[in-house]
Amino acid sequence: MSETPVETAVPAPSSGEAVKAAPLPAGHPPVKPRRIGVLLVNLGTPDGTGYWPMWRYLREFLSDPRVIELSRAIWYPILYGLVLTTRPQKSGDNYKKIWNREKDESPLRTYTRSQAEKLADALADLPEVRVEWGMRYGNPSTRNAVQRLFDQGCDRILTFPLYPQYSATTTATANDQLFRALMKMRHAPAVRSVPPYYDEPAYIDALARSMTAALARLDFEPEVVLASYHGIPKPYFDKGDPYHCHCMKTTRLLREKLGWDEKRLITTFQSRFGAQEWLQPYTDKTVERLAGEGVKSMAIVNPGFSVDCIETLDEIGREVRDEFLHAGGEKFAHIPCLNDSPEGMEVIEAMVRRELHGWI
Ligand SMILES: C=CC1=C(C)c2cc3[nH]c(cc4nc(cc5[nH]c(cc1n2)c(C)c5CCC(=O)O)C(CCC(=O)O)=C4C)c(C)c3C=C
Ligand SMILES: [Fe+2]
Ligand SMILES: [Fe+2]
Repeated sequence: MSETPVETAVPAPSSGEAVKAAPLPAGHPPVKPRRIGVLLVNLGTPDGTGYWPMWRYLREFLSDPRVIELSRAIWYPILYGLVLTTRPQKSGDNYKKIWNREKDESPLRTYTRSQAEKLADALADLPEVRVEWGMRYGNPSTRNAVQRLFDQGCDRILTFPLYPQYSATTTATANDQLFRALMKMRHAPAVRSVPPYYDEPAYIDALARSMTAALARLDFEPEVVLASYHGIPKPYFDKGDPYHCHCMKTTRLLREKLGWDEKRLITTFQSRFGAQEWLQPYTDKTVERLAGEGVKSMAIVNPGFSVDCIETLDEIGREVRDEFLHAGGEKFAHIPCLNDSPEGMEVIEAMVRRELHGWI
């Protein structure tokens, strides 16, 4: 077998040479142009609000040993016997309240798609780059997204788990899933992963600008703002997950940027699941306590969520709002996530361009 003339057939994009393919030997498998894929990865979301789409989504999510660390012998009877018999209905009813009816999908999917489309536009000056998006759980799957990039000739993939703060329950499992997809491929692309960006000046700056603009649109000035992050079980933190530290640092930097003190911007943790202790202070308990202490106006921002989703729109925007108002609060606002806003896209683009160094 003669040597495969790949380097003459397809010059590396970084070489600056004009792409002029030399003829391949007869019978040689096709050689694609060498491109670079950028893959935006988010958590995932159900395909519908009915019982079975919710069941499939929750089963995949809650079967992940990165998310639930209990032994399978203990967890599976609880998952199949209890959680998956009740939660699909209850969560499905909540998803109905925030569903994007126009597109018949959840906001998380709408925003993630839009982020990918806007990023592709922003990177139009890099013709060798292709952008795709995928989910850790559900659709579009990470595997399909990787395949789409490969089919376009990407032999290098920059994957971007869209979580500012690292957690094994989110970032690590997104990367696991990417490598699971590569395990099935003969010609597996080289991979880089965008690191957590909880203290990146571009991210802190974008959050501060987006918060300032959202607060300026309100007809009141909140006495307190909560920076509410998704929680994780406390034992995960005790065993070394750095998520809590990342969240605390994001809030501190945000406070410094805004020039606020510790009473004005408070870190809390939301979205508990199951009976064990999660990271504290809890968002709901803090809201009740503050209302009990006489706080009448409050806003909540969710710096740990790159896009609005069930946990921000329904849990904060409806449940926690109601709790605050019932406990004596009078004015409440939920500050939108960065989403596909110009500020949000600046962060994504800045991180991607930085991490592409050396490839372009
Ligand atoms: C033990 C269970 C869970 C852990 C640990 C967990 C960590 C975690 N999750 C996010 C971000 C999101 N979670 C979302 C939904 C969601 N999360 C859990 C459970 C755990 N999350 C469940 C069961 C659900 C589904 C909704 C429900 O039934 O209540 C979402 C929203 C998805 C959407 O479709 O809108 C996001 C985003 C982070 C950042 C995190 C740890 C840091
Ligand atoms: Fe979650
Ligand atoms: Fe810490």
